[in-house]
Amino acid sequence: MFRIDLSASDIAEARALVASLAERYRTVEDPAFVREATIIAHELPRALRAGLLEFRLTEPHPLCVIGGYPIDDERIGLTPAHWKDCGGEGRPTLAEDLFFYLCASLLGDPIAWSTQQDGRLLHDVFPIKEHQYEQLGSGSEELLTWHIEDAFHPMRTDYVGLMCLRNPDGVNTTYGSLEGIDLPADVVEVLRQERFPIRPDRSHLAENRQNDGDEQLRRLRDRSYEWITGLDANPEPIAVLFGPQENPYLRLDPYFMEVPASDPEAAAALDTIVKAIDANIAGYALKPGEVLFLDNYRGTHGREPFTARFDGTDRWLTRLNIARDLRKSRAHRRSADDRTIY
Ligand SMILES: NC(=[NH2+])NCCC[C@H](N)C(=O)O
Ligand SMILES: O=C(O)CCC(=O)C(=O)O
Ligand SMILES: [Fe+2]
Repeated sequence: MFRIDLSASDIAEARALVASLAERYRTVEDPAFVREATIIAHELPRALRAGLLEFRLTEPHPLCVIGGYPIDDERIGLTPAHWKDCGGEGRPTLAEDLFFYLCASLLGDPIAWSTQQDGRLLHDVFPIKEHQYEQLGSGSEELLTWHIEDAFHPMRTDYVGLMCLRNPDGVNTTYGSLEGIDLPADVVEVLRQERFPIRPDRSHLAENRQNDGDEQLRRLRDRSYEWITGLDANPEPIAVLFGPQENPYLRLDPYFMEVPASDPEAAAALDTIVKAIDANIAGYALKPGEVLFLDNYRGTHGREPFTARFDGTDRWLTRLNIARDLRKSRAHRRSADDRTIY
């Protein structure tokens, strides 16, 4: 993987920046911070900025890990029980949230989904008791099968950012890609065609809907949920591979894909790529303070199963979705600078 390890002076610089910001902003969701973040991010240490620039421009690997940011395990408090209890102002993780958001701002602009975690930009990923056996980031007992994040969605993120706040049992995030794999040309040809119906994953379905806020918001969300429910009933066929001839980009979440029996050629091609990626799966256990950026065009990811305790000591990550070009989703956002996709 591509690593950026912060030096002692980088860490001191980053912490001083974050400390001064924590006096001005109470949450990374503050529209003033969201607006300024791109500028403020240029006050991060130069080596960090240079590393992220290289990762973004040269696509050296599907994963980039930034190591060295310190976390005071006591100060961040207990791992919450549900994301609905811990968003917005008053988070004990404000410093970590700010650092993470600034790093993300060097890759693009964070986006929010109206259909996920109450439309927040910063998501929490920890085990939730009712989701123990679900194919959700908040699951635990089941292997979270590898996927391209929000693969079903035409406006899916360019990068998934994960910041580790705690991971006491060293649970692995899994990752896979086509690196070093030579798929037969006829298989690639089929995978580049829109023959692979995909359903939305459960994290976007109305069953996980929470607060609605105002009336306009409610209507817009209704529209999003309607579209997603429709897609769940009537999945749209997508192409699994796209972009460059060599090293093509990926779009798949096999758990939510089923090729109709009427297209055995497509079924066989999907099977071939799934087996190839399966054979190439690796794992990495994030350490507290590490930030992971996954190139959501280049690599798939998932999570190994684990047994949660639900006593405030469980694994806790935060998550950001980052777009390189906000305009791709402009028709689904309320204004040019609004970050929420409906
Ligand atoms: N193969 C899968 N399990 N896909 C769904 C991934 C989980 C989803 N992104 C979430 O936020 O919870
Ligand atoms: O928990 C992890 O390491 C990955 C979680 C994930 O893939 C997700 O939340 O979409
Ligand atoms: Fe994911």
